[in-house]
Amino acid sequence: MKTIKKISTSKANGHSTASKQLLIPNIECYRKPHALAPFRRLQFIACIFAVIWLMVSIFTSAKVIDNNFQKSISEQQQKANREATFIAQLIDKELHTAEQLAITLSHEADILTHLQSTNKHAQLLKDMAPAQRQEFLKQHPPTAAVNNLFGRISNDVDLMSVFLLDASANCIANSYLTLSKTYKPKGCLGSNYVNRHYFQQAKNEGHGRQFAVGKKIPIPSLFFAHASIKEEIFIGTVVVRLNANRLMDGLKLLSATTWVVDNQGIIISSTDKSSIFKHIGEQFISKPPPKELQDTYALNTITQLGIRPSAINSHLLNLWDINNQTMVIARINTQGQDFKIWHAIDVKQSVTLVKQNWYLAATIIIAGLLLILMVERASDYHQRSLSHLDNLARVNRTLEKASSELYAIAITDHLTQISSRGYFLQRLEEEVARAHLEERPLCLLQIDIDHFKKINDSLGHAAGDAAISHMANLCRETIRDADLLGRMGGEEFSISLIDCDINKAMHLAEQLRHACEHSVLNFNHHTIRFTCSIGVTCLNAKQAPDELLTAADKGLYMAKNSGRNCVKYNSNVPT
Ligand SMILES: Nc1nc2c(ncn2[C@@H]2O[C@H](COP(=O)(O)OP(=O)(O)OP(=O)(O)O)[C@@H](O)[C@H]2O)c(=O)[nH]1
Repeated sequence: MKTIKKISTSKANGHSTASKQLLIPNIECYRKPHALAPFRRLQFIACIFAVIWLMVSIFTSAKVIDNNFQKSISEQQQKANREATFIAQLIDKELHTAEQLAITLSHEADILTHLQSTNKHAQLLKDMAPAQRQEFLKQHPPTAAVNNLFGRISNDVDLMSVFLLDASANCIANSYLTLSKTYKPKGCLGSNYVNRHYFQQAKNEGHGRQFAVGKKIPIPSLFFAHASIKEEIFIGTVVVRLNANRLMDGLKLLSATTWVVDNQGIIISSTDKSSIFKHIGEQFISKPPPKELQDTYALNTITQLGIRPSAINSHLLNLWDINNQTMVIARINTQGQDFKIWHAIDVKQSVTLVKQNWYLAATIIIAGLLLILMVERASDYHQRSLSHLDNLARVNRTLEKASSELYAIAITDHLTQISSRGYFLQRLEEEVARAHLEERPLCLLQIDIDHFKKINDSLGHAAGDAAISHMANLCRETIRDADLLGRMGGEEFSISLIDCDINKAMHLAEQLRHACEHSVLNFNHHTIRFTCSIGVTCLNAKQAPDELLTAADKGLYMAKNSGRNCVKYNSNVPT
């Protein structure tokens, strides 16, 4: 008696053993990345680029903007120096003209005569009151001639006045009396100017020069005195007076302010009339003492012009804030060194340009940062896409594997590892079609274990299962590789024999029945023996698979009815 061991490998079912454990695709890769994903390499590189870009662009911008600003300021400073020099030359020319006039007049014969004749009455004039003196001088014959001369000169040269002082500093002639100008003050005739600085200077040094506000006519003025000398004796002085305000006539330059400042730091003339008599600033020169203020400028107090070093000053730049304007200042001395020209140019345009340049730089810097961000995002997206595609391909492979495993499970009978009923029927359909097409023979065996219920009832369901598996193995060992074996349900099996005629089929069925009858199954110390009944049929022309199955079933029915443990052929002739 042949003992068959229980084997688990399948044969003739046309597929591999299905794994009990399916591969589950890793779905982690589909999940969105965590919001606080760790700093990745690309972001790190982008950050480094951003920091480098920030540092380089800010440093370069600062350097370029500062260089441009310094260049622009230094150009403005040079311009201010040029203009200040030009203004100083013009003013020097004016002063020189006035000075020259005083020198020329001091040698004039009429003037010398008038001085000599008046000096003879020095004691008389000294004892007179100013009004008496004025009356006396008006009557004095040479006075009229000199007055006329002074009047003509004042008109022609556009001076404020010319007057003559005798050796005792009495005014003995002046241009006011004959002036044809609308402005006609009484003049100084008869007044004494002995304590005037310009007079004392002319008496001692031959010529004198002073800025003062006229006592009788309170206009800021420049006085130029020159001594008249006769036989080496000082006999008097000619004084030419210039209106300081007129110095700036026609000198107003665009975006610039000019101040003429005396040695005391007081502005005596300016293109900005409101700044006249202001002090230029104690950071440059100390204020004159109160007495000097009163004597020279007829003032008790004095205000500062208010020049402050600018907040945007640097060691290279010399910028000043004046009346809320940022300016460069040029300072040039006049030839006599007693006046200084301060010329300030507004550099608002350069300052505004710095701001505009910084706006431009900020725009470029931000655009650069955005570009870095865009490149980083684009690269990140590209990398993520690649990794996503990679993951998809991996998951796809896993799914394919899982799917083929599922398919294997679906087509395999779990207990016997042979084809399931569904798969058998599907394959049978294909084989029937092929057999019809190629006109080849095909037979079908329907096998059923006899009295199977008894095994279940006597030894239990597990023994029944073992018997079913045993029967499957017997079938598997009996058929060829090309044949098809399937479990049709319970203890019933089907075998499709390809390219097989009735004789061979009957022979094979008998072989199988015989093997079953003589085989022994050992189960839990029990010896199980059983037989089987087999129905055989062969495919007729144009017969459908279900008709073939019915015919085989009928053969099996015939075998059961014939007492079991036998093979019955159903000729399968259509009824
Ligand atoms: N152990 C087990 N029993 C099964 C399985 N499928 C069906 N059965 C049982 O198989 C028995 C089939 O009995 P029956 O159809 O009466 O046939 P039989 O007892 O073999 O009698 P005959 O076919 O007439 O010789 C039933 O009791 C079912 O419960 C299975 O997979 N395992």
